[in-house]
Amino acid sequence: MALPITEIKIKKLKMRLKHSFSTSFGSVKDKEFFLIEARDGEGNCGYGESVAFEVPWYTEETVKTVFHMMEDYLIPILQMECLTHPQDVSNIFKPIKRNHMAKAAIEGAIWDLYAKREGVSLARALGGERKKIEVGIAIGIQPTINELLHTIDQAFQEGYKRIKIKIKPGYDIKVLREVRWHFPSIPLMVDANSAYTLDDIEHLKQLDEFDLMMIEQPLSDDDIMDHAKLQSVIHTPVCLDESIHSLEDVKMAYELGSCRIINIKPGRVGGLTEAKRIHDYCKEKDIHVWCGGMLETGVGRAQNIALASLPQFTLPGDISSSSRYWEKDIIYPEIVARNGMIEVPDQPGIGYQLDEEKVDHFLEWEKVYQL
Ligand SMILES: O=C(O)CCC(=O)C1=CC=C[C@@H](O)C1C(=O)O
Ligand SMILES: [Mg+2]
Repeated sequence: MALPITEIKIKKLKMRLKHSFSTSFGSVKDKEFFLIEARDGEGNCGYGESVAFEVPWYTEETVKTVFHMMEDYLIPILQMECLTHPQDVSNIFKPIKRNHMAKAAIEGAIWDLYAKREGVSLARALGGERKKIEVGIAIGIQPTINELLHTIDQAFQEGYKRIKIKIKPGYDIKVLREVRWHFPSIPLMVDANSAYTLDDIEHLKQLDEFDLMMIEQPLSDDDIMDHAKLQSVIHTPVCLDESIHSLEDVKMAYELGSCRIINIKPGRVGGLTEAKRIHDYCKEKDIHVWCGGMLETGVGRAQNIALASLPQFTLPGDISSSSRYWEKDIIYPEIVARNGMIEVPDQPGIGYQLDEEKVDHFLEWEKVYQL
């Protein structure tokens, strides 16, 4: 059966985070992104969200490159091709190299449209099984240890299932010692966003004393080899984030023993179809996976919730409540984590409605493309 898309609309939004989010490579205060609408001419509309930041410090993509790719290459491909299933999207976009966040933004809207047309939840369309997912919280680098301890305490009181803190050289062992002294048994992990090199091996071995669930992306974003060397000498499981752009990267990491855990972000791997392929491979190889976050609004988060309902997402994802980052989210109902769990909606598609008033409030401009 055909999947007729008659129109793609790109809406450029800018929203201020409640608090700026700091990592080893910089801070984000305002989130600029594209909300993508895919329509079928029968009254159905699917929504997607782009996750690239303004500056290319997480991957090479930026807000501007995402728009350039969507307008100049990806939408023209959609105008020429007929789809039968959202899984076709990654194939027809293949001639365009990388630019995964641009592809994922459009593909996400098409997956949502497809699920709505089928009258099933996005989770179900993807093969999800869970009714509720476990979620954790990511805490950026804080100005003082006391602020970090306070934020952890608050997150723990709110019931989040695990705490992730960002580390970098000079903000690691001492900080972890304090955290473990105050919270000896919380499920804890760290994310280095590539802040270390193999020269730090002896230093990183000290992480083993803190009983961490994992260390995320300790070494270079374009490395898979050195992570294998590191994983062979530390007990703490290594999790790869920035190094993984495709199923092929995961296969290499598995063969080399570069990590024991994979963080799957649809935006980083080119969309939900590739995310699902990675999930399926990890299930077969018994590699634990979890769903990362990119400071998304409710649309991106709703897609992440659907993805995280797949069976191999055995670890809590970075999918906190809407209120964690936003005064007011652009969806309703807002996403709420209760006791560290989020319910997976069973309404068609992403299962949340767009709050058009909020969207208009944050809208900078919009552009429509007929297909
Ligand atoms: O969206 C969330 O809650 C997770 C935030 C988070 O940890 C990250 C967001 C954006 C870029 C990175 O710093 C990052 C990560 O590396 O996982
Ligand atoms: Mg990360």
